Amino acid sequence: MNWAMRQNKNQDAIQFSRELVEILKNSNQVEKVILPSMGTIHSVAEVTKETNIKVGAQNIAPIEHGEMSGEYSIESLIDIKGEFVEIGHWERRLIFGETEELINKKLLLTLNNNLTPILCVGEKEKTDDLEEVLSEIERQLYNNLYQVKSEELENIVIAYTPYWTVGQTYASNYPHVHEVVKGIRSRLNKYFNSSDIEKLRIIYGGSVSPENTKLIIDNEDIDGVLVGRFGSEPSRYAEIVKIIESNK
Ligand SMILES: O=C[C@H](O)COP(=O)(O)O
Repeated sequence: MNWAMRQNKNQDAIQFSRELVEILKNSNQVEKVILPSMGTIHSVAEVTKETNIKVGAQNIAPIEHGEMSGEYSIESLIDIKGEFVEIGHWERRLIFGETEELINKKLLLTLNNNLTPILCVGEKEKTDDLEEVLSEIERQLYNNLYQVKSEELENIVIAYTPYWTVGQTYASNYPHVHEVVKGIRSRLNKYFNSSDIEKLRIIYGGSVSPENTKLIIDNEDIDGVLVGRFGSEPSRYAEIVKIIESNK
């Protein structure tokens, strides 16, 4: 669950996390990760430590430490026992101008520190041309996964997050999601071993809600969802987790 920068006060973040821990205390079949707003990440990690909810950062600097004013270091994330790093979200690519090369550096740094990158990729414009969509995603993956070893794929999560579905009322239609996710695995065959590609986790993000989760995840190639605004209540997020649990 990505909070983006919607919930920024520590007390709110603590209350949200406590409620979530309580609601989901018996949920052990689905991996759950909160990506809090960066200013509250420490507080959330305190609440979720030794629970079944994991914490990650929405971004990290491309180097561990040094001259990088205003950035968040992976060292700080490791210090609070964070396990995931979201990399290449559209907001990072478009607002902050992150290049494919920079995204690749962050991804390699994350893997080298034994944390799990959640790499966001996807097409910008809505189109029915599957070939165009997959070519764009292949271009992103080719650059973002540069120098990644085949056996490292099992430590990576790819979030298929088409830009035109982020912050909207509706998610992408589910047949499109399923075709793209299948296509991603197939395109990666050019670069990686098929047995390693099977271990790669691919999730979908973009206006995911309790109402559309079942249709989105009802496919063998998709491993989960990246929840944004529509999981902004603990009970709604828990609903999504339960739908996934009963579907897998
Ligand atoms: O990281 C999540 C994506 O930004 C999707 O957000 P959204 O579900 O609010 O559209």
